Order: sequence, then C-alpha cells, then structure tokens
Amino acid sequence: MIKPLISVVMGSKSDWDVMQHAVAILDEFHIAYEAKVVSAHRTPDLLFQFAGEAKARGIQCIIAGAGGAAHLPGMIAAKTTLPVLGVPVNSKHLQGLDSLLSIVQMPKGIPVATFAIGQAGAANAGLFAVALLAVNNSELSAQLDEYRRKQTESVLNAELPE
Ligand SMILES: Nc1c(C(=O)O)ncn1[C@@H]1O[C@H](COP(=O)(O)O)[C@@H](O)[C@H]1O
Repeated sequence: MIKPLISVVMGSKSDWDVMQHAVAILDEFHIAYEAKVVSAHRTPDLLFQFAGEAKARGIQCIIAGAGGAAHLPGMIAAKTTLPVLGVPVNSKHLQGLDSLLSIVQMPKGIPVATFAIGQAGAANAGLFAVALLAVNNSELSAQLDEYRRKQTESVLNAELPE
C-alpha cells in the first residue's frame, strides 16, 4: 500500500460534506492521503496518538476540519510540528463563525494556517497542501501551474446569460 503524505482529519463524520472538497483536490493531483475522524473532545487519546505519530509515519502535512468549538486543529498543532491547515466547518447555530474564531486565534508559538469557512476553505486547504509538496517536486509544481492556467482560461471564457 502507498504511504499517505497528507492526512485529512475531521472532528465528526458530519464534517465530510465540507472536507470531501479537500480530498477531491488531493485526488485530482494523485496525492496519497488518508482521511479519518479524530476529535479532541470525543477521542482525546486517539488525537494524542495520531498527532504524536504522524511525522514518524511520513505524513508531511495535516488538514484538520472541525465545527463549533473547533479545537481539533489547534490541539493537533500542539502535539506536532508538522504544518497544520485548519478548515472551519459551517456550524448549525453560528454558521461557522465560531469554528473560524476557534481555529484562527492561536497563541503565539503554536501556528495553525486557517482557511475560509466551508467548502471553498477545504478546497483551498487541499490546494495549499499540494503547494507545500510542490516546493520539492517540480512535476507537481508544473501540474499546479497547469491547474491555475485552466482556471484562468475558464474564467476568461465564461459566458453570461443574455
Ligand atoms: N469541533 C469538534 C471537535 C474537536 O474540535 O475536537 N470534535 C468534534 N467537533 C465538531 O462537532 C460538530 C458536531 O458534530 P456532530 O455532527 O457529530 O454532532 C462537528 O462539526 C465536529 O467537527
């Protein structure tokens, strides 16, 4: 089995609707990844084990999505020096503003790169993870350039309804 380079974790199965957009990007670039549910609140022992072992397993970056009191990305960052990309998942009562603020306001010394709320943030976290890997991989870097070129082309060719 191919060893995963990126780990995509989420606080609950209910976050998948959002987090699948990160996974879709990794699929598109043929990056080996793993996706799993880990919760700082509900499975704290698993969180410590996961974050403590990730680097030794060859993981290069962790995308962590959570909603509400979204402590997952920050707690993972507390237990590893791997880059942690935090995705605020839309929440039922506060539309994800709670998730965003929980993730973005980290104390100095424990960084989490925080993305936008919801699907676009998850997709951008996926693209950012690809960009991190592309720093030392010229083939992947060229694929990223091509992705951007196609996106520009599709915006320039967009036709508005009459
Ligand atoms: N924020 C966290 C954490 C965590 O930060 O560890 N664990 C679960 N959750 C969040 O609780 C929300 C509701 O979860 P349920 O839908 O399972 O009740 C989810 O968005 C999840 O990310």
